[in-house]
Amino acid sequence: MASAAAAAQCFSSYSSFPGTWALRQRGGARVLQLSSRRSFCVSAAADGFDNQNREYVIVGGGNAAGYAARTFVQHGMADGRLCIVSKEPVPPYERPALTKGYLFPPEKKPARLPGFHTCVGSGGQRQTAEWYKENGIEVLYEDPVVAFDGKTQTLKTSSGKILKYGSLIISTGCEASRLPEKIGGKLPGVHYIRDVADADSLVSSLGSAKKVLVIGGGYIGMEVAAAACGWNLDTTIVFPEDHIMPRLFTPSLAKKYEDLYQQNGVKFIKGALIDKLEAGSDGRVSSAVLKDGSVVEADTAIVGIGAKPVVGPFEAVGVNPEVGGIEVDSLFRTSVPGIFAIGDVAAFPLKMYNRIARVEHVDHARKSAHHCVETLLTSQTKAYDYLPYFYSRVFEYEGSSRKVWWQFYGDNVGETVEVGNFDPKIATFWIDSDSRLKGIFLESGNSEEFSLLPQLAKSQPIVDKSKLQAAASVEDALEIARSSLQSAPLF
Ligand SMILES: Cc1cc2nc3c(=O)[nH]c(=O)nc-3n(C[C@H](O)[C@H](O)[C@H](O)COP(=O)(O)OP(=O)(O)OC[C@H]3O[C@@H](n4cnc5c(N)ncnc54)[C@H](O)[C@@H]3O)c2cc1C
Ligand SMILES: NC(=O)c1ccc[n+]([C@@H]2O[C@H](COP(=O)([O-])OP(=O)(O)OC[C@H]3O[C@@H](n4cnc5c(N)ncnc54)[C@H](O)[C@@H]3O)[C@@H](O)[C@H]2O)c1
Ligand SMILES: O=C1O[C@H]([C@@H](O)CO)C(O)=C1O
Repeated sequence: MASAAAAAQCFSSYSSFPGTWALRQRGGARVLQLSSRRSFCVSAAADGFDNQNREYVIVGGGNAAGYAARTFVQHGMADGRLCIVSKEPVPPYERPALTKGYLFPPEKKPARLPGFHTCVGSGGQRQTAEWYKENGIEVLYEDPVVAFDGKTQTLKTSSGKILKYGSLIISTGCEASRLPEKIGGKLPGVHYIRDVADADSLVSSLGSAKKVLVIGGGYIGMEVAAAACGWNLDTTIVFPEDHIMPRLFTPSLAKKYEDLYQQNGVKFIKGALIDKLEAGSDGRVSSAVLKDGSVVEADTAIVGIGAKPVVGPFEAVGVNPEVGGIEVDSLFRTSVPGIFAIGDVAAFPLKMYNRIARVEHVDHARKSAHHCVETLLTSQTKAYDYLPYFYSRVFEYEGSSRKVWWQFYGDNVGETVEVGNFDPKIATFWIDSDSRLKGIFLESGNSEEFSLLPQLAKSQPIVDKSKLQAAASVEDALEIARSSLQSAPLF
């Protein structure tokens, strides 16, 4: 059904926020009271719907927006009511693919859109541009929101559109941290990777690259360095810490992966910072000078030095001073009634660890989107109770000598016990001072083994550390952990 027509027809009583309700009406200019503090102005045009008024507006057309749209559709509340304002030229897609299948070399069947629109990453329907049209969802492409006025409940887009919203969901995600322009951070051949345009630009550089420098030893660094091996490129990775993935991996776990990368020809420069990136005579990056004065030649550089939440232009809604991002409660409500935030940008109560967190991973983007829209559209008041889940997969391309894939659930706090030799399995258990299992990492598990991980991390059973240390194999260690699940009272 077309958006405007649907909006003209479907007005009826509904509840859109716990404890509030509104009378929705046909035609004529109306102000609808959604709660004592929140109103939604409908100044209807001749067809009964003024296109300047949107009932639900999602700002940001990324991973979380795609999953939020699905929940609106599931509740029959999308048609003619939902608008997504996107900076990108395509509908929401599964962003993780950009440093995985997207970077396969041309002969190894790289992933391309429309193949990985949400929600295929979790086994759901592929929501193409047609899907949004068929479901009456208005999507404004390449028109980012540049200004926000909470008093008048309006947004201004870069093309000058003024959009009035009833309820607003902020899902602006993160942006890549950049090296300053004055040290060469914007030179041709220097890449950042956050969206499809970035990935296309990188692919075109990889096509003619010889020497690749990967800056940063986190998720992007590890995934892109592995991808560069698939293109048979001379690859060096440089980062300030003494091992890769410092936010999650133990030094010993990191060493296993570093050895594998080295077997694939990747060179590591640890404990080093970039002083500047220099251009050759063609203006393109040609080398990096490190702080110790040494020089690394490179015709292509990929910078993965972290991400920052995109809070502008919504700072007034309330930014968390510790973790950044828009602060929300356990129902994704900001301090402003009718305004919500989800995904990477949301600073939310991580209930099980009793702290405010931002989680920059896709599982949370998906789940927070669903939880928020359920809150908005139904009388749900159940607090979001998230169990952190991170994963990666590298060397997946056809012909790779060794694929790796790992999952981590929980919190990486306390002492660790590592079991296995990475042949191919390895597991790390994080155990706190009360002997509770807090976090668990597994490489190359099968589906049954991986499905045990969230049960363990959620229940946090008391485990016998010495038994785990003595385990003869990863399988045995998982069995020991599984048996502790049965003997220990669940949280
Ligand atoms: C290359 C890459 C690989 C990743 N791989 C993994 C992985 O393997 N596993 C994992 O768990 N997580 C991974 N992640 C993280 C995961 O993709 C994010 O957690 C997830 O995309 C967050 O969803 P989001 O909707 O909050 O933000 P995003 O998906 O980033 O979407 C935000 C959207 O908002 C848009 N936007 C920003 N400002 C405005 C504005 N003012 N107006 C309109 N639109 C705006 C942006 O352009 C973007 O389209 C990866 C991230 C990247 C960048
Ligand atoms: N599998 C996944 O979950 C996955 C994959 C790719 C990207 N992502 C997401 O994308 C975002 C960006 O990833 P990322 O890898 O850039 O961030 P990250 O935080 O994982 O890693 C950043 C790394 O940059 C390095 N670093 C920091 N400052 C530096 C500097 N000045 N010079 C050189 N190196 C420096 C450090 O080695 C650090 O580990 C994150 O939100 C991440 O969660 C997730
Ligand atoms: O969650 C994910 O979604 C994409 C891809 O599976 C979509 O096809 C990807 O690479 C992930 O890790």
